[in-house]
Amino acid sequence: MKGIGIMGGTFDPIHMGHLLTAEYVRDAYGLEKVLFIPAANSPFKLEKKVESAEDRLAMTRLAVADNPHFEASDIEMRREGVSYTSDTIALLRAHFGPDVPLYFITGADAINDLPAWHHPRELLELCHFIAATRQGTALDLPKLRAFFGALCDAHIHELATPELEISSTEIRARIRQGRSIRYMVPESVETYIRKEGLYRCVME
Ligand SMILES: Nc1ncnc2c1ncn2[C@@H]1O[C@H](COP(=O)(O)OP(=O)(O)OP(=O)(O)O)[C@@H](O)[C@H]1O
Ligand SMILES: O=C(O)c1ccc[n+]([C@@H]2O[C@H](COP(=O)([O-])O)[C@@H](O)[C@H]2O)c1
Repeated sequence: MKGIGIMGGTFDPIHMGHLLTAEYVRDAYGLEKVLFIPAANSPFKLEKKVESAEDRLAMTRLAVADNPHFEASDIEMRREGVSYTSDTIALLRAHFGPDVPLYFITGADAINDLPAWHHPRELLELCHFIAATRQGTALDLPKLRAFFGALCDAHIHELATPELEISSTEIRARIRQGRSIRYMVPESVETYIRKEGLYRCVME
């Protein structure tokens, strides 16, 4: 049975690093599709000012529009409160049924913090995690094994992906500085950012 990839993020804005990683994982695991889910209120970024949920979702929709295997989902935007991944995965598990493998895609740096996520054991029982290795990061297997036991090796997988060393933080800074973001985000996303005047003033 083909699996479903889930790429969750603040996507402020979505960039080529997110898209390349998702496509690389989709191909490597033969996934049917990858859902891109912008977080309404990302648990570890609650204090951070971000662009509106509508703008981040609109940019995500534009970014995935030309890939038939990609889909933007507003599943977290339709919920109030903190966007816990365990709640999202429980909803997706109910939607897709018990037999479809779900793969949550994340950077390896983020996955090492998984024990601090909301209901981490229940979450890991419901889905697999693919840790896309980025420069200078590696899975902290002793920590993850100590916390999750056998579930760690069964449900956490590392995949070396090509590294695009760009971040949404850098993109926002470059826009403020009047510098180019060409090739860092899809053209349609850049057009949206310029038209809506996003990231021109300091928010962080
Ligand atoms: N260049 C990249 N290559 C691969 N994965 C990435 C890259 N940048 C972010 N990710 C991963 O994508 C997911 C969503 O990231 P997020 O939307 O927070 O982007 P970000 O660029 O890290 O943002 P910010 O700079 O605002 O913190 C996370 O799992 C993160 O580890
Ligand atoms: O559920 C949690 O406790 C949790 C804690 C930290 C991050 N996440 C999810 O991880 C994804 C990447 O988050 P971020 O903040 O790096 O954009 C996004 O989908 C978040 O909702 C989830």
